[in-house]
Amino acid sequence: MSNNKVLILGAGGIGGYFGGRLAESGKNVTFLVREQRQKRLQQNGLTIKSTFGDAHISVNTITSNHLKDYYDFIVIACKSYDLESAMNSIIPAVGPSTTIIPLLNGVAHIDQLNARFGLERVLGGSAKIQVTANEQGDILHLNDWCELTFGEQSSEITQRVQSFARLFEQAKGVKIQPVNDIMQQMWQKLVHLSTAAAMTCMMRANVGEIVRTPDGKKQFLQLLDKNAQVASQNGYAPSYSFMEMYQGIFSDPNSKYTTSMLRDIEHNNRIEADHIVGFMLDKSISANIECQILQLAYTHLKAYEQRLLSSQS
Ligand SMILES: NC(=O)C1=CN([C@@H]2O[C@H](COP(=O)(O)OP(=O)(O)OC[C@H]3O[C@@H](n4cnc5c(N)ncnc54)[C@H](OP(=O)(O)O)[C@@H]3O)[C@@H](O)[C@H]2O)C=CC1
Ligand SMILES: CC(C)(CO)C(=O)C(=O)O
Repeated sequence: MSNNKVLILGAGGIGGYFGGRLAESGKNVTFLVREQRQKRLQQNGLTIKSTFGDAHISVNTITSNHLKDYYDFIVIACKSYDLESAMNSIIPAVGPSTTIIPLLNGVAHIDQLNARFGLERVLGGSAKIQVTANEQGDILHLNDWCELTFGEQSSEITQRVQSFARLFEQAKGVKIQPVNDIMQQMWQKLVHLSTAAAMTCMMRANVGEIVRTPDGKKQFLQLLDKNAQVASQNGYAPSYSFMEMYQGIFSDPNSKYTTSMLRDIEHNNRIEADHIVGFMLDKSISANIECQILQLAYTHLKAYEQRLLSSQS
């Protein structure tokens, strides 16, 4: 059995779920966390509540000031606004043959990681799941999505991609997808998420509630189309089957689908406005694709951030 050492930065929704499932299956996993989270994990362990089976796991944790060994794989599972601090904290753990797998939504972080650690160390990654950490730090898995997609930026299926996939062979509730087109997959996810997040956050409603309004479905499909045009202009035209699937999802009057960005707003948390919707807006402007819904959504999210800031000062 391989004894690859895996470091998971962040024990929130994404890190807690995928790292927890790996630890549950007996793999050599350590969570790189900040002090408060470490205290909680040391006292209470990590709890996952999921349709694929609940788990209560005692996990290894470390804080960045104690890191001294190199790891084979480092999974980055923080929000985009914490990427800089995350990159600083993993430095001692990055050795000559370390592979870094970011699971953040969006795509802009890939360039930041490449610039910092070298393109050859960084895989692309994407998680299709709905998961959240509650006040106690328990990981709540909210539906049955559990896909972890990853691959080389160069598109090869390398040995390290296969080794990372093998690590999850015994993990419960994780569907592993090593791919040879990860940047295409990440852009498609961004088209999906920037549409879903812009609409659910602006309307403070789930997809079905929006679709049941007189113009909701029309606005959803218009935004999906504009975001797809932006991706195409950047060299990542979404596939026909992707568009067909999401046209269906964003037209479903019974859908209860929401986004992690809406959950964050509802809990007065910080959001990834710039990394997701702001990024798409910038790219639409560069490509001369006018999109008022995207502009309005971005202004809405930035206004939420302003209000959050004033409430904290
Ligand atoms: N939740 C979801 O359903 C999905 C989320 N994503 C994406 O995954 C990414 C992570 O999201 P999510 O897991 O929900 O976010 P959470 O806020 O739940 O978790 C992020 C965790 O990162 C930790 N963290 C941040 N900076 C550091 C640092 N320097 N050192 C150690 N730990 C750090 C935070 O620690 P602390 O506890 O100390 O604050 C927090 O626990 C985002 O980009 C999101 O868009 C993608 C698909 C679905
Ligand atoms: C689009 C979705 C739900 C898919 O995992 C997501 O990434 C999010 O809510 O942040």
